[in-house]
Order: sequence, then structure tokens, then C-alpha cells
Amino acid sequence: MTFMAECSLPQAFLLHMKELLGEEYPAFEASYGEDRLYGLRVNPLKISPAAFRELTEWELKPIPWAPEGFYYEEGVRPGKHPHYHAGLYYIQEPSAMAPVELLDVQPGHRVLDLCAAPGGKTTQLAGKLQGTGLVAANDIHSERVKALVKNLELNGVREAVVLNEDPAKLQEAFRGYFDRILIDAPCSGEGMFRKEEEMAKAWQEDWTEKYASMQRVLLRQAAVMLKPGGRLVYSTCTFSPEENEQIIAGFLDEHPDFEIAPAPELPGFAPGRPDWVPAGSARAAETAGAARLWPHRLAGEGHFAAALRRREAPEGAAALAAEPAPEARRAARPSAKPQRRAAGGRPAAKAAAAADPREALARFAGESLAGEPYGSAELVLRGEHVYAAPAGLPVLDGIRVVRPGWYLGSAAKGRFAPSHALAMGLRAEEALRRVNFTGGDPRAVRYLKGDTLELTPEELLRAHENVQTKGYTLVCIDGYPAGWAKWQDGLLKNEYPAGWRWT
Ligand SMILES: C[S@@+](CC[C@H](N)C(=O)[O-])C[C@H]1O[C@@H](n2cnc3c(N)ncnc32)[C@H](O)[C@@H]1O
Repeated sequence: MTFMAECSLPQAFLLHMKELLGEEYPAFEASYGEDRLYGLRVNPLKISPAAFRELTEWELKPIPWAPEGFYYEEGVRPGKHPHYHAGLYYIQEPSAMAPVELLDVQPGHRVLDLCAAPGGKTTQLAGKLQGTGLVAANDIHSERVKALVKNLELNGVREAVVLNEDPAKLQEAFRGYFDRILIDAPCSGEGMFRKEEEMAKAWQEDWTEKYASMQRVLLRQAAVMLKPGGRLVYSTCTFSPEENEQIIAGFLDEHPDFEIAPAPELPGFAPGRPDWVPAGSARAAETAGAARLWPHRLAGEGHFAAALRRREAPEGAAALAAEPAPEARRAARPSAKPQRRAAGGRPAAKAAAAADPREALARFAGESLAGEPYGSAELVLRGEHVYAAPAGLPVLDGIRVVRPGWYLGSAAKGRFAPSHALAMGLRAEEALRRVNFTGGDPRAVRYLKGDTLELTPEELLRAHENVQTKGYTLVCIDGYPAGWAKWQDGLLKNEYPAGWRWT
């Protein structure tokens, strides 16, 4: 027995795995003696994997199942690099990159990430959407939603709405609405033991049943929100069949309009195990189409993912099944001109009575942006705060909406203060005034620490000579936005948010 298995893994877990894996068990157990693996995923909303590999000095090895995923060497600290603060990559465990790859997200899709915090998979989904469609990122725990919001902002995701709601309440508003749904379910986390020893210490034998009952409910709720012809991926980072094949088999038995979309044959992926489903399930055999990522069969900590397709409804029934909820119908009504409404049901006229933040935004855009990067998005107001909401969302009255869209900034007394999220969602050339530091320039880190910097007028890059030197300046690192500053008289006044600073 390895040191790790002997010292820290729960005995009941090991016995269960031994029983399940039989001959394969020694290899599984030995994997706990191996070093954990480190992964990052390049953010295609910012940079292509090839361009990032050119830019970085790190040695990166491709992760076979994720085109943007790479292993990095132990000792590298990707969270402590200016490129991290420019949102060029997300640090993610390699096998956790698999579920989104099975979801087959295409540009223009409406995607739901039902259990999204802290947002690793949401940022991956957003990358697949390439700035089109929308991703609704939901999590039931409000504290965890804060990290989700931050990660979406850091990664420059524009087309996201962030929800903090019980899925039971989402069902009506989003009935038959989504093309793709990811349920990265809360689970007993057995695949995290090598990465986080604390998880192994906390694990309890009854967790599998506790989580399985939550997972059954989540899957049923998600199914209601999927369009006929749509696809849903259910994933966990645990090995127990009770939380994996048994959940899928039970769901298929209850839902004749769903079928497994078999996982692609990728290096190291193992099939699901129908033999681990107790007798009595009519559709257990189909669970072979799921993917199991085992730590002894591939370079990753372990995951389970099953892709499910909702069959197209027969003619006639199709219209009924895809019928959106009344709220969705109202919002989906075509209008001649993009609506500009106040959030939370407040009449737009009332919200605009004082000074309209949208006018302040338009003035700011004229002075500091090349056009209006939020395009035809619906501008949503919350007091003095302005958001660009993705098109086609249903009305979300009664639902806790943490972010109704891309947060653009706020206007107090008619002056617009652009948000950090706006800076992170821009491309460098969308700002009229910018400064660029290389990743190796000490001023990049000083900017991220919140320092005021000296900057000659020659270093200030203006889109054309009519742009005033004084004003909001987009600070870029190796050409990628990292935040705002204000240039005046040779000084770059730092606008990097206090809570984000490099420490
Ligand atoms: C495995 S984690 C998600 C990790 C995330 N997908 C990522 O890649 O960063 C599961 C999440 O489910 C959330 N959760 C638990 N019960 C939930 C429920 N009933 N509805 C929505 N989210 C729930 C937890 O707060 C937790 O953040």
C-alpha cells in the first residue's frame, strides 16, 4: 500500500473501490502515490492556444481531450503572473476540462451552467460561444457566486447572466429554453483526494447517498429547461456508481425522450459501467456511453461525464414541447428596436428620472471607446449601474439575478465610471487611449499592485491624434487589457480595483 493510500484515504472508500475495480484496483491505488497534475486552459476569448504558447516561457504539454488545455510543470505559479491578471488562462484540473468538451457547444447557443461556481467550466463554455449566444451561470450558494462573478469578469466574458437561485425556480422561466445544459453536480468528490487531502479527511460513507438524492433532483430540473434536440451533460468528480451510472440509468428510465450521446473515444477515456447499476433499470446498458476518467488510466485526477440528448419531439408535439414559459414569450417578442429597460421590473422612465446613466455611458464611450462594444445588447439599469444583457433572455422577475449581463459601469452625477469588467471584456483596440506593458516590465506588476506610475506622453497610445491625452486609459499587458487607469500630466493614476490587487 502506498504512503498516501495508507495514511490519508478513508478505508471505507478504498474497500468500496477494491470491490468495484477488482483486478484494476492495484493500479488505481498506486495512482495515489503519484504526483498530482497541474493544468491550465487558455482563454480563447483573449488569445489562441498557439499564440499563448509563443508568448509564454512555460513548458506546456497539450491535454489530449481539451484543445485549449495544457499541463504545466510543478513549481510554475501561473496564478502569480501578469498574464493571469489579463485573463489569458484559467487554472483548472485537467480532467475537469472534459465535461464541456462533451457538450458540443456551438456559437449562438443558449447555454445553462446549473451548478457553476466558481466558474471554471462556465469560462470554458463562454470560450466555445466565442462571444455569441448566451451563458446563464447559476449557483445556489451566494458566497460561491462571488467567485463565479469574479472569474467571469477576469476572463472577459460578455454574454453571461449570473443567477443565484434554486433550480426549482428557474424551471418555469426557462422551460425548453436552452440548447445546452451542463450539470456539474455537487458530489462526494472522490476524484479530488489527491489534489485536496482535506477532501479525503472530510469524506463520509453516507455522502454518496446524500449527494445522489440531490443529483437526481438536479437532473430532473435541468431536463425541463432543455430544448427538444438539445444536449445536456451531467458530470461529477467522484467515482461512486451511485452518483454516476445509477443516476443516469434512473433518469433514462424516467425520461423516454432522452438518450445517451456516446462519448467520443479519446485517449484514456473509459466507458461507463452498466454492470454497476443494480438490476431493475431497463436502460442501464446505455450508461456504457458515458465517459469515466480514471487517475490510473490517464493524466488527470478523475471525473465522470455523460452526455444526454433530448430527442426532437414528433411534428405537432414539437411546438408544444418547445413552448417557452409565458415570461419567455413576452421577452422573445420581436421588437423594432432593442429594448432598454430597467432591471427588476422597474419602469425605465422612473429609473431614468434623475440622470440617465445610459447618457453618461454614451458620453464616456464617445471619449474613450472606439464605438460601442456592447453593440445591440439590451442596456439594463440597476440604480446607477448599467449592464449589457445578452439578447433573447426571458423576463426574470422573482429570480435572484446577480448580474443581468456584462457590467459596464456606474454613473454618479452624470459622470460614468467604467467597470473593471468592461476593461476585461474589451479588446485593446476597442479603447481610444491605452498603454501597453510587456509581461516582463516591472511596471506591469506595479500596476497590478495599485501603484501610480509615471508615463511619458509618447508611451500613451491614442487611436488617432484627435483623442485627448487626458482620460480613461486601458492598461494592457502584452497587448491584453488588465484594467483602467487615468492619464494626466505624465502620471498614470491607478484604477485597478482594490479587491483584485496583486499581493
Ligand atoms: C462541483 S461544484 C461546481 C464547479 C464548477 N462547475 C466549476 O467548474 O468551477 C458544484 C456546485 O454546485 C453548487 N450547488 C449545490 N447544490 C446546488 C443546487 N441545488 N443548485 C445549484 N447549485 C448547487 C455548489 O454550490 C457548487 O458550487
